[in-house]
Amino acid sequence: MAADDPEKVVCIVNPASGVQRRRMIDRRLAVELPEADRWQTRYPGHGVDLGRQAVTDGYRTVVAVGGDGTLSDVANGILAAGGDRVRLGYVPAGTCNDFARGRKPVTDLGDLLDRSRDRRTDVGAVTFSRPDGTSAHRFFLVNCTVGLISVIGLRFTEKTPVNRVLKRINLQLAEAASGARALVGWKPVDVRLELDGERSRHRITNVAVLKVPFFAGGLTFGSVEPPEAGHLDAVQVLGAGRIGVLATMWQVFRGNAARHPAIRRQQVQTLRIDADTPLPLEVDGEIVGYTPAAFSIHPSRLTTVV
Ligand SMILES: Nc1ncnc2c1ncn2[C@@H]1O[C@H](COP(=O)(O)OP(=O)(O)OP(=O)(O)O)[C@@H](O)[C@H]1O
Repeated sequence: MAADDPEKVVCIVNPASGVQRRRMIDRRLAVELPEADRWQTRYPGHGVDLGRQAVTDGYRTVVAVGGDGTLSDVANGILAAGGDRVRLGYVPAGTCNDFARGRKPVTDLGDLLDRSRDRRTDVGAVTFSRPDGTSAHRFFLVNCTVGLISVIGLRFTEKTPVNRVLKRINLQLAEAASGARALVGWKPVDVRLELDGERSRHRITNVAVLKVPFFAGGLTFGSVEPPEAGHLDAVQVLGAGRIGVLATMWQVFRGNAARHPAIRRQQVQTLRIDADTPLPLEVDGEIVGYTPAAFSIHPSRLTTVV
């Protein structure tokens, strides 16, 4: 393809995503998107470097092939390189694929080149602490969590043989097993919150900051609607004893979390969370650092196609 070809396309494929569909995805890319160049990520976070490289090399459409973590890595690379005008395509080939839920992914990957499918997409941003105490910044497209769910996420994303087997058998079973392990020794935590500048203190089980309504492979906090344009959905799960947490988790697993008394939802443009003991922060399915964390939203910052 010529360097400034308007249809110059590259697929960035994470071979470590998902649990079983690798060869099928490779075949589909070769047959349905033969004009696209194909790059593979070689290590965690490599998608960020390749996303940046794709912008530098003049690609107009960059297709992330993998899970939410791969999409997030590639989006971060594109945005870091100032590629706001690049189209970001997504082929859901990961474990959870929550970004694509509620959107109708193309049946023929060639349709990712159809500009009538483009959608201007808000991008979340979070500033947080690295383990060494320095500050870091990341964009997100799916969600962030602080609290019990980030601890469960830590367990769920561990690439252990038991996790792999459980995920192959049933995603919900794997989540339930990770939840049970995380719950052992869990206590509610006191946090300081700032929602659109308004400060409050709460004892919480979890705080989620959602760009899409789904997490952990299609679970919801009772709504399948995304936040309004230019907003984030801040969902607090208030603190409770282990039995109370189990009861809430059970309702979430069953899809019955709407109007649950322990769940509070508010649409915000900014949110800050801090705790005396730093809590792990999960961003788009990966643990990236710790609180304090400050979230904001960049309206219509990217064009995505699914
Ligand atoms: N070659 C690689 N080997 C190991 N890890 C990789 C490699 N390339 C990328 N990664 C990392 O793998 C992580 C998980 O990828 P991804 O999220 O796409 O898959 P998943 O966890 O199966 O899907 P989902 O996030 O939808 O559950 C990402 O954080 C990414 O940085």
